[in-house]
Amino acid sequence: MDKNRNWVSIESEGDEKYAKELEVAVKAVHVACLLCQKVQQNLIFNGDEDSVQSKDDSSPVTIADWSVQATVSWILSQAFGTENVSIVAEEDIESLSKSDASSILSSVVKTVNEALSSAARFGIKPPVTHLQTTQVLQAISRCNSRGGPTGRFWVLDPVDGTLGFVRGDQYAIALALVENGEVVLGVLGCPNYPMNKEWLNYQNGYRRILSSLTKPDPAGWDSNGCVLYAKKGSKKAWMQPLVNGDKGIGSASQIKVSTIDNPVLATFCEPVEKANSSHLFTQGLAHSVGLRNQPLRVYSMVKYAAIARGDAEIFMKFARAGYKEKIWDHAAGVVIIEEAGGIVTDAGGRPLDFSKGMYLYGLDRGIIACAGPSLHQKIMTAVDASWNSSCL
Ligand SMILES: Nc1ncnc2c1ncn2[C@@H]1O[C@H](COP(=O)(O)OS(=O)(=O)O)[C@@H](OP(=O)(O)O)[C@H]1O
Ligand SMILES: [Mg+2]
Ligand SMILES: [Mg+2]
Ligand SMILES: [Mg+2]
Repeated sequence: MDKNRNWVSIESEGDEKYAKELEVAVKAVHVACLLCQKVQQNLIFNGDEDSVQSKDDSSPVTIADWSVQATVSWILSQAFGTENVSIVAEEDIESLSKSDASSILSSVVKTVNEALSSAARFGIKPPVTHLQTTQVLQAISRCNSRGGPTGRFWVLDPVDGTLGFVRGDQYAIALALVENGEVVLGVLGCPNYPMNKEWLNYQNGYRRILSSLTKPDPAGWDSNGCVLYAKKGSKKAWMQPLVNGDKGIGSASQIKVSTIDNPVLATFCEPVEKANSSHLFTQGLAHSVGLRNQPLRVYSMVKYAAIARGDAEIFMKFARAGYKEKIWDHAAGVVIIEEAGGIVTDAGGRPLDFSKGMYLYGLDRGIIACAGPSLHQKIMTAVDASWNSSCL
């Protein structure tokens, strides 16, 4: 079979299961990516700092987070009927509904309407009239599912790596479908992660700092992102270019994990922020396993994308004790890596459990994703050997 294929041909593939869900999810993520690119440009080049707010846990949330959540929620509801759509997502409307948030709320409404108006190029029918504020708030707050072991629900991280987003750096849009506790579809939009990794500066952690550009160049950097997706059990994962303008969706090519299994040649990725994962602990693991390359520190689920595309071999995350990993930070990435040929487990070797609600309950110590079993086993052995003295 041809490695490169058009989007349309995916629908006519033998396995029709989840075909419509995948099609709608991929389109929704493309729309969301373009929305985010616009907001990020505005934030970085026009200094629209009011568009960033701080949540109770001091983490940032922006116009883009709320707007993507509303837009994706609206698109899914239109496609499948509101009563059939259940979504677990990161954001809520609590702070957005406060009286002092009226200006940010009106920016969200404007951003959502702009995104939906331009969605026609992906074959998504826009709303007949512009969505009103209450409709946008409803679309966001409809994403109030708590997940669980039975039935079907979508899992959405509207902007993953919001910190990277506000810094003009990497971020991702992550959408997954979970059925009876299993992730069956995953779509990952990476607006600043070019199809060709050579366009990124590895030494600088794959950073793509927009502020280092002198002016926005929609024709240039805009068109460089990618969207990855996979269907559980298909043993295939795909990547499409993110295209701006009126071109719709470009053709998809199959992606596979790296074949490197020698630690000396392998590269591991991890969160940028030490607060999100212990750099000290992974440094020790890297040393004992014999990893020599400097770690690739990159914001967001772009790390999952890097493993699935074969740009790196290992992803490790060891959060501080007591931190509960959220399902939306992992669902889409896990299925994409697995179908691209890789392995994702907790540090005890068990698959991540998406059936326990909003959190990955029962997670053993941390998350280890690898291109192949040999590296995976080596990392798990190293974790066992050093865990008791780790202070984590
Ligand atoms: N304290 C702590 N420990 C562990 N994890 C945390 C913590 N705080 C936040 N988060 C979650 O991390 C998400 C970003 O993860 P990253 O791997 O991209 O981290 S980093 O930004 O590169 O440092 C980030 O996702 P977003 O909120 O979608 O950006 C959070 O869900
Ligand atoms: Mg996240
Ligand atoms: Mg998020
Ligand atoms: Mg967040």
